[in-house]
Amino acid sequence: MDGDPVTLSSTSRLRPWHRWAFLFCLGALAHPGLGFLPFGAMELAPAPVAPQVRVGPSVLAGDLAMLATETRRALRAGADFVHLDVFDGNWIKGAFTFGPMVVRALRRHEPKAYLDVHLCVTQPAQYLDELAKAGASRVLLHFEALDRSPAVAKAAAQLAHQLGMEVGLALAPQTHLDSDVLEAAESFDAVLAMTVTPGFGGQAFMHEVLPKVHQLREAFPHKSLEVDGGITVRTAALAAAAGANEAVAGTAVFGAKDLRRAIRDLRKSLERS
Ligand SMILES: O=C(CO)[C@@H](O)[C@H](O)COP(=O)(O)O
Repeated sequence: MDGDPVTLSSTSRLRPWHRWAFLFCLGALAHPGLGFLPFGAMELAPAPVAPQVRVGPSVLAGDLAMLATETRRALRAGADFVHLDVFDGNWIKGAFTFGPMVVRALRRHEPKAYLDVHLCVTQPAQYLDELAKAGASRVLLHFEALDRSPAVAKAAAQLAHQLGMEVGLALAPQTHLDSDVLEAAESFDAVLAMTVTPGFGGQAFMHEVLPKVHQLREAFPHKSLEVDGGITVRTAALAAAAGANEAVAGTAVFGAKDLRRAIRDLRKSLERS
């Protein structure tokens, strides 16, 4: 009937070439890449990407002599990634764990795992090449070890990206969010707010870091924001309420009788907030 709204079924009443023209225009309208059409202005803006909630056990709290077994245990229990603390004995005096060779050895056991490598070392950029070859998925570099310089931090982030890794900017609890830190963070995929002084597991969560987590979330609504240190079901909820979407937990996971339940409960805490 004349004046009917045009529907797909009504194309059957069109002449064949009209029908093709109609379908072409409809397809062009739906195609986001065809900017040459006046309808380009109707393209949808990309939806904001909400940072994903993720839980990553810190193997420092597991049996380090059984690194591959502990990693597998955590992944099978539902961990989204595994957090590996690389200490060089220098940046944190006396704290020494392992380096790229061990990351490489672990990668052979876990070809698909997301390996989150936290570098508590002096001059972290010198390890990027080796860590990329070793199979690190993401490296976390301390602002305090990058001369507290946005330029040095940016160069290190660019190098990590060129080498094919994601990169996060790690901040010690005492580091305030000044304009240098905010400028540096722009170049990174993620920010790690340490909620204990880096060095060892089993420390108490530092509540005074929460305002910084909140400021970071306000400054970077779409960046991944990780917290690490003293994370429990309760502190994970506080950190998530402040804006964190990723939690690293050592004792709360490896100290639990039921790893699966521990990881599930931590994830629920992050999701609920
Ligand atoms: O890097 C560190 C400590 O330096 C952390 O990754 C800890 O290993 C976390 O352990 P818990 O505080 O969860 O026991």
